[in-house]
Amino acid sequence: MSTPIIKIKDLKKYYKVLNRQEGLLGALKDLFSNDYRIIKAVDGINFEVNKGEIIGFLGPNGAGKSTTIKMMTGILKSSQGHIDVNGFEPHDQRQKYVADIGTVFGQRTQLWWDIPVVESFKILKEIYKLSDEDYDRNINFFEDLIGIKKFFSSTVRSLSLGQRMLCDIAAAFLHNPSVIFLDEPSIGLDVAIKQKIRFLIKQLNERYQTTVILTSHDMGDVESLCQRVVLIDSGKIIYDGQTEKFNQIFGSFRTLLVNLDETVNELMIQSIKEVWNQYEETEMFIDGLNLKITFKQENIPLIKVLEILQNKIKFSDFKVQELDMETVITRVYDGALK
Ligand SMILES: Nc1ncnc2c1ncn2[C@@H]1O[C@H](COP(=O)(O)OP(=O)(O)OP(=O)(O)O)[C@@H](O)[C@H]1O
Repeated sequence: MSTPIIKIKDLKKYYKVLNRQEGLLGALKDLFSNDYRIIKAVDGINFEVNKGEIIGFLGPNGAGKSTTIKMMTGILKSSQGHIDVNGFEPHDQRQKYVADIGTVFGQRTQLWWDIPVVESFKILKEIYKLSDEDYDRNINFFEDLIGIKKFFSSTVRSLSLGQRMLCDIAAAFLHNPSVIFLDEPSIGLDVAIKQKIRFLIKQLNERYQTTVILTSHDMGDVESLCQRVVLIDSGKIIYDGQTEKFNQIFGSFRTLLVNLDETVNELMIQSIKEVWNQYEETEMFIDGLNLKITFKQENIPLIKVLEILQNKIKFSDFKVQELDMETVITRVYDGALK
């Protein structure tokens, strides 16, 4: 039986926030105000993660993901509850703890902006007191996987977002940490580089048995990397289970966003809705020239959706997306994963 490397019990983070008043006079009154409200950013969550597991930590904006990750990485102190990561209490033992974890935050780099990539790696080698053998072995492995050495002489500033992300991920694994926190690693990247990033994470996880906590709004990341999904909303866990089950329910949903050429009258909207009503789990929203259709590909393929629309209304542009997190959450509350 595998032993948990991360144990989280009844974890809470409440923020006390001043109810601010408007205007200059309001700002002055705020100085003497006692009018506070409590925001329950994380509200009593429990979960365990086994060594080598990759879990997808998901939720809509404001759900409490970042706050949880900040507590797990020791940046924030919890209001209540316990966190144990590989025997460390992250906040109280932060100095020792940071040597045992790696972090990658999609929007920021942990590498030095103005110096060649190789120099950043050498600085990290010194910080983590890596032996020459361990350093060379890891660099050679990164070279085999993604050809990292071709980036070595460039400054981080001059790399593309995708190249920088590959270097950041490799850097996070350089000191063989027990746990890696990856926050939106593929945000803003194109499909080809996303696939490269997923490949790199998977290979590193397999080689080092590193436990990975991944937050992402991209279901493709989750599908290709995570065996397990933890879904959080309003500070509470609302699903903790296999990605496979999650995918069976949500994986084949798509959202079609259409820009209409002209407004559609009520009669026509009703007539399109009647067509959709013949297919299960299909929904349509219309707002001026924007039409949004959510459908399940098993019930009705995209080509059929477009064909129906083309026969009814005029449009020149459309975009297909995976199901957005807000819709996933609504459906979970409606019992989709029961
Ligand atoms: N320092 C803070 N002070 C007050 N409220 C905060 C603070 N940080 C976060 N919050 C609130 O806590 C809640 C959870 O925020 P959090 O950033 O953890 O969500 P998230 O799931 O990471 O969202 P996103 O995907 O948008 O980053 C939100 O309501 C947010 O406004």
